[in-house]
Order: sequence, then structure tokens, then C-alpha cells
Amino acid sequence: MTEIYRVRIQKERLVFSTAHFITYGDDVCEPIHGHNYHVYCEVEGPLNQNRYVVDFIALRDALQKVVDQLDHRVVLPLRHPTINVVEQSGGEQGEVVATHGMRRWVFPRQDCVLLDVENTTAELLAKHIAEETLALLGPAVRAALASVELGVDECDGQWGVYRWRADGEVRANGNP
Ligand SMILES: Nc1nc2c(c(=O)[nH]1)N=C([C@H](O)[C@H](O)COP(=O)(O)OP(=O)(O)OP(=O)(O)O)CN2
Repeated sequence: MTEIYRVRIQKERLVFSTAHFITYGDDVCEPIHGHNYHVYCEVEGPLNQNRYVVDFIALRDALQKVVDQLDHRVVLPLRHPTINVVEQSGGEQGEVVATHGMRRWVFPRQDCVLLDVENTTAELLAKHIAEETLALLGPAVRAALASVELGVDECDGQWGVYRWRADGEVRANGNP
């Protein structure tokens, strides 16, 4: 018999209001726009000495911290094949210039979050949030988990979901 336990964190306040633009199809680039993204996280694993998978509070607070870092920002992809994102000098007081073909956007550096992703889709935002949350929880917590699932709702029920499994199988799709 295998017993699996699961903890799920889903709260009204786990929301981030963020601007982005993606490309799709034959390199069509959306206009910049925003969403109120909602997030949930589910982790599975055995019970530890406390008889829980992971402390609700630790998971909730880590998730909230990562979500808050995205709130009221523009997210930009650093690995996009045709959207070029360059940080100008000046550090936090500097600017970020993004270009796609003839289009050009300039943002204050401090209003941007630059992500190591190919496109700022809900799926890849979910992966980013999952990885950052696991990093905050630390290697001991991560090592004890059998799986992690993180969902990002871009717009009233349009979820991108990232799932990581300790056995090595990784699944990412757009279904909750
Ligand atoms: N699987 C995915 N599909 C799409 C994604 C995505 O991240 N993953 N993203 C988009 C766009 O970002 C688009 O903004 C979302 O489309 P839409 O529902 O039209 O969003 P709106 O904010 O315009 O919502 P309205 O209800 O139309 O106001 C597309 N596909």
C-alpha cells in the first residue's frame, strides 16, 4: 500500500497584477496588457515527524513572497527568440529596453522583473513561481516532496499549470 498526502494552498490574496506581452503563432506579438493572475500550489509527499507534508504557513509565506515580487511589475522574457530585452546602465535607477521587430518599449528597471524564460506565458510563470517557492523552502523540504504542482490563472479560469515530480517526470500543460 502506498499512502500519499497532499497540501494545497489557494487563497484570495495569492494574486499578482502584472503586465506582459507574449508572441504566438508565426511570431505575432501581443500589445502590452495586464492580468490579475491567481495562483495555487499543491505539494505531495509522505508525512514528516509533525505528521504533515509541509507546514502550511511556510508554504503560504514562501508563495506569497514570490507572488509579491511579481505584483505591479512588467515581466519580460530573457530567452525569447525574437523579443530582445536589454538592461541599460544605471542599476535599479536604470532602464530596460525591449524590442520586437520595429516595436520598442522602455521601462524603468525597478518596474520590471526579467525572467529566464522563452515567453511570459501562464505556464512558464507557473514554473518560475514553483522554482522560486521551492528555493525559499530550502533543499531539505524540497528533498522530502514527491511532487509539486503550481497553477497560474491568467484570466477567470484560464490556467497554466506546471508540475514537477521527484521521480524525474516533468509535466507542463494548460489544464488544471
Ligand atoms: N496556454 C496559453 N495560452 C495563452 C496564453 C498563455 O499564457 N497560455 N496567453 C495568452 C495571452 O497572454 C492573452 O492575453 C490571454 O488572452 P485573453 O483571454 O484574450 O486575455 P484578455 O485579458 O484579453 O481577456 P478578455 O476576457 O478577452 O478581456 C493567450 N493564450
